Amino acid sequence: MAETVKVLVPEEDVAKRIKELGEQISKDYAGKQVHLICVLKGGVFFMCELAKRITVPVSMDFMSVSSYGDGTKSSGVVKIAKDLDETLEGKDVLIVEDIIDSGRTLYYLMDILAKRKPKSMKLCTLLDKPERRVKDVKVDYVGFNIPDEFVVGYGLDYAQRYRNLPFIGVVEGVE
Ligand SMILES: O=P(O)(O)OC[C@H]1O[C@H](OP(=O)(O)OP(=O)(O)O)[C@H](O)[C@@H]1O
Ligand code: HPA
Ligand SMILES: [Mg+2]
Repeated sequence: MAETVKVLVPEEDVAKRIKELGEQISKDYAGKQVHLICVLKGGVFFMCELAKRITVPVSMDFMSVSSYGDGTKSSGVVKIAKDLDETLEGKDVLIVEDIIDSGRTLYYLMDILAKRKPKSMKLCTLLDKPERRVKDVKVDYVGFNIPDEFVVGYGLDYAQRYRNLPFIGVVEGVE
C-alpha cells in the first residue's frame, strides 16, 4: 500500500485553537513578559503561530532535544543537541512543544530547566496523547487531546518528512 496522509485535525481547526490558546495565555500572563522556549524541531511551527497570538511582551529561545531518531518509537534516551542561548533565572518560562507522547522528553527537560531557577515554568503543547504516558508530566495548556496514533504535520515528522504539512495527519501504509 502506498504511503498516504489522512487528515486528523484540519488546518482551520488548528489555527482556531492556537488563537484561543494565545488569548488564554495573554490573560494568564497579564502584566508580565512571557519567555517562550521552543523545543526543536517539532515545536517550531506551533511556537511561531502561537507567539503571533500572544498580546503580552514575548521573548523567545530555542533548544533541541531528541529521543525518537527517525522511527516511530522513543528510544528512551533523551539527548540535548542544542542548548538555550539565554539564562532562565527570574523569567516566566513557557515551554512550547508539538506533542507530549510518552512524556519522557518533557519529564527530562523540565527537570533540567527547573534547576536554572525560572520565576515560573509552564508547559504548552499543541497535541497530547494521554493514553501513551509513561512519565508523568503536568501540562498547563493543550491544543488537542488525540488518540494513540502516530501523527505528522505542523512540525511533527515521520523520518524527518511531513513537518511542513499545514494540518495534523496520520500516515497510512507504513509498517
Ligand atoms: O513524549 P515523548 O514520547 O518524549 O515524545 C515527544 C517528543 O518527541 C518528538 O520529538 P523528537 O525527539 O522526535 O525530535 P524532533 O522534535 O526533532 O522531531 C516531539 O517533538 C516531542 O519533543
Ligand atoms: O505521533 C508522533 N508523531 C511524530 N513524532 C512524534 N514524537 C512523539 N510522538 C510522535
Ligand atoms: Mg520527531
